[in-house]
Amino acid sequence: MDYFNYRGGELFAEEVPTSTIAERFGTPAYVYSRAALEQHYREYSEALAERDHLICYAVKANSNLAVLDVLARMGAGFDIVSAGELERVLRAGGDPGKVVFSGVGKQEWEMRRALEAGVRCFNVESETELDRLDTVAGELGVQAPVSLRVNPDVDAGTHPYISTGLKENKFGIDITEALAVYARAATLPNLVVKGVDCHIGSQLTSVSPFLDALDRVLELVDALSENDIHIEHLDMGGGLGVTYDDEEPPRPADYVRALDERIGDRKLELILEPGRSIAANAGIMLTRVELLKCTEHRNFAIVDAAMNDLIRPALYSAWQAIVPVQPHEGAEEKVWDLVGPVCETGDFLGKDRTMTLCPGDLLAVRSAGAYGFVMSSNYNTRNRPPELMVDGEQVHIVRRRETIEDQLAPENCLPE
Ligand SMILES: Cc1ncc(COP(=O)(O)O)c(C=O)c1O
Ligand SMILES: N[C@@H](CCCC[NH3+])C(=O)O
Repeated sequence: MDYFNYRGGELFAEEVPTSTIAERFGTPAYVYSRAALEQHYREYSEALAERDHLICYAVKANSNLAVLDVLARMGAGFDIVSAGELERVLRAGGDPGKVVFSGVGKQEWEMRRALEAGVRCFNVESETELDRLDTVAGELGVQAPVSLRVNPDVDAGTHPYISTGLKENKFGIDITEALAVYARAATLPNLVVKGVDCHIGSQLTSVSPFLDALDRVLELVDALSENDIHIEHLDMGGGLGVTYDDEEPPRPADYVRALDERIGDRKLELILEPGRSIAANAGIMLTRVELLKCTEHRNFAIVDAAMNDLIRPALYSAWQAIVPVQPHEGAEEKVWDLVGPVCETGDFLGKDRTMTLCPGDLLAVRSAGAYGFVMSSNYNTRNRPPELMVDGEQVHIVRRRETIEDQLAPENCLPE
């Protein structure tokens, strides 16, 4: 179900016309739908209802406090990659006992903070990290719960920058070495082995790479059990893709069913870390056409959002749908490059888009709820856009538009 729908010739966010949102709050602006977030989370929780499970939403996809709050209220756990993300989860009322801590470069102070908060598990990505965690836990006089993130050497069939499960990627412990590393982990006094973890990449549109990875991980789980190392949970990471264009990724229900069949009657709690599949299609970014510039070679529509607001097109040549908020019926179409005001040739939101455009038109970039605002920056000293949450007929500011005063705050400025 799509919570951003056309009604009476205009794009709505739930019950609110998006032109009203743009007039009230200005552009560019991120707009999230609470109902969509809830629906996407529910698809996972219903699919997993029959088995012992924990859904740890990947905070990196969209770490807005209001988004975390919606998911925490539904019982979600969280996958974090920094102490900063942990603080966000705690501020939003998330349960630290449902937090898993991923990432290749956890610093000692971050480990300490996570141990003090009582996170559910550390997903450890190297032997050196294992030693570091053992030392930090020992200093605090506690035992750290750990999973090893294994790298199963599986091709996720996604963009090379967002593939993580190949031997040449920096992530995880080579699965062929995992047995030995688990044996060592079991001897370290301040660690308790709890689980096994893997995450092979993002925006996967088929289940087969997940199943290839799972087969290899289950082989490891069985071998560990023969060696008297008993694994309580299996964390398959995130990665389920979404429809940006014409992709048809599996629904959570189909994905979970396929995993379930392979896991069989092994007594394992299943942890998943979905990010994009919960947040991407729960958000849009509104932008307004500033100027049209037609040359002999290209037609440029210069809009008020840029690569600093949404970097996915520039960074990965990612394609996101860009639609008019109030389409001009029957008017002449042209092929446009939709570009921002930043001084980079790579500053575009979309290329070769056939549409009718006039100066002042409002546009919506779809599927912008994940890896959108979180990857924004102040490049070209642009102020970051606001984030708004629609809830039925209400629109809440869940992060205000940045101002130049924020950027020029005294502590950011001149030396004494
Ligand atoms: C360890 C880990 N878990 C979960 C995710 C979330 O992935 P996605 O947003 O594709 O579901 C990521 C990002 O790829 C990740 O690195
Ligand atoms: N930032 C990426 C996804 C990275 C996933 C995190 N490991 C994107 O926008 O598609």
